[in-house]
Amino acid sequence: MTNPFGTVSSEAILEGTATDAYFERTHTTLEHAGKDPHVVAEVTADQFPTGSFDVFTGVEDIATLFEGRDVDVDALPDGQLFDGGPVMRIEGSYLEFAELETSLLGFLSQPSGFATAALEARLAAPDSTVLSFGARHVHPAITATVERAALLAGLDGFSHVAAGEILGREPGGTMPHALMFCFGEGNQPEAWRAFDEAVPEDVPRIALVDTFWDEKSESLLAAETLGDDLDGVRIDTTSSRRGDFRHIIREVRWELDARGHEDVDIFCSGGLGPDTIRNLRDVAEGFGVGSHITEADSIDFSLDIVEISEGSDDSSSSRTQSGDEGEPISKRGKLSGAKEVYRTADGGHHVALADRDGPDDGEALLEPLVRDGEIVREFDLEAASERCLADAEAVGFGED
Ligand SMILES: O=P(O)(O)OC[C@H]1O[C@H](OP(=O)(O)OP(=O)(O)O)[C@H](O)[C@@H]1O
Repeated sequence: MTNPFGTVSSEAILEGTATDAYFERTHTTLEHAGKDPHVVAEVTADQFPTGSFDVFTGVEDIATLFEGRDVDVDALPDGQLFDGGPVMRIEGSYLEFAELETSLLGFLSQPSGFATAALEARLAAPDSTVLSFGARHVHPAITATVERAALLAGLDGFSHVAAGEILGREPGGTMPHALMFCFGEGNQPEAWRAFDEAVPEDVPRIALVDTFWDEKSESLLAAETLGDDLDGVRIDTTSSRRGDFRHIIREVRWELDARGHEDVDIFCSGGLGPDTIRNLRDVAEGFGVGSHITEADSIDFSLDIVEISEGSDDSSSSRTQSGDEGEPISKRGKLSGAKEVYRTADGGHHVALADRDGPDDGEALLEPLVRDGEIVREFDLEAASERCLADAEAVGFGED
C-alpha cells in the first residue's frame, strides 16, 4: 500500500503536478503557441511596507524544489523579517517553473505564518521556557514544519517525536491526562511515582496537577510524593474552570514555597497566546503553546512576473548573471520591475528597483539561492534562529 493517507507525494511536488490546473493549461497553451518568454518573477506579500513585519521561512524547501531547474533564484535568508516588497526573485524561461508556483507559495506561506506566530509567543516571555505543543492541531505530514518554525522563532523545544527525528532534536513533554486516568482518581501519587521510576533520568519530572482535584492540592501532593526529584508541575486547567489563571498559579507558587518547594517550577499550557503569556511570565517558569502557532494565518504570498523578454537559449543572458533587463510588466495594483529590499540601521524595511541605488545605509537582503539549477546556499537552523531574533529586535517586532 503506497501513500495510505492520500498525501501528495514529494515526487508530485518536484515534478510539478502538485499544482493548480490552470498552470498546466498555461503550459500547454504556451507550447502550442511556441512561446516561452524569459521572465523575472517575484514573490511578495505586500507591495509596499505596511509597518507590520513577518518572519520569512520555507526557503530550504524552495531550494530543493528548484534544484535541477534551469533558473536563478534569489531570496531572503531563512528567518529574516520582512515588510513589503519581494522575499524572492526567480529568473528563467517561464516554462521552466510555471507549474511550481502553487507548491512554491505553499512552502512559504504556511511555515512563515507559523514562524511569525511562534515569534510572538517567544517574545512574550523571552526569559521563560516556551515549548511548541501544537502538533495535534495539524495534519501529521506537516508536524516537522510546525516544529521547525517554532525553533526558527527561538522556542526552546517541541513535543513531536517524528519531527524530532527529522530535526535532530529530542522532543520535550512529560505526561498527558491519559496517564493520570489510567491510575485513577486518588492514585495520582502512584502515577507520578511510576513515571519517575520508568522514564530516563534526563526527562524532567514535571507532574501534571490539574486532573482530578484543585491545582494547589495536586501540586502539594506531587511535591510530597517525589520530594527533591520533582522538577516542576504543569497546570493545564480547562478554560471553563480557569477563573483567574494568574491567581491560581500564584496561589500554587505560594503554597509550594510555604512548604519549602521553592525549586519546583510551574509550567502552564492550554490555549495560551502572547497576551496571556505576558500576563503570566513573572509567575510561571514555562509555557506550552499550540493553537496560537498552528492557527496562524498563512502569509498571503503571491508570485508575479515583473519583467519579460523574448526567450533565448542562452542561459548566460540572465539578468542576475549579465545585468540584461527585460521589459517591466505588472498586473494592475502590483509594481513592475525587478526589485531589491533593504534593511536600514534604524530597522527600516525599504523597497526599491534593483537597478537603482537603495538607501545610503541599507543592507540589500535578497541573496543567491539557486544558480542555473544548483543550490548555492547552505542552511543552518541555529544561525537562522539567531538571525530571526536579532532582526526581530532590530525592527522592534511586536512593539506597539
Ligand atoms: O491549547 P494549545 O495551546 O493548543 O496547547 C496544546 C495542548 O496542550 C495541552 O494539552 P495536554 O497535554 O494537557 O492534553 P491532554 O488533555 O490530552 O493531556 C493543552 O490542553 C492543549 O490541548
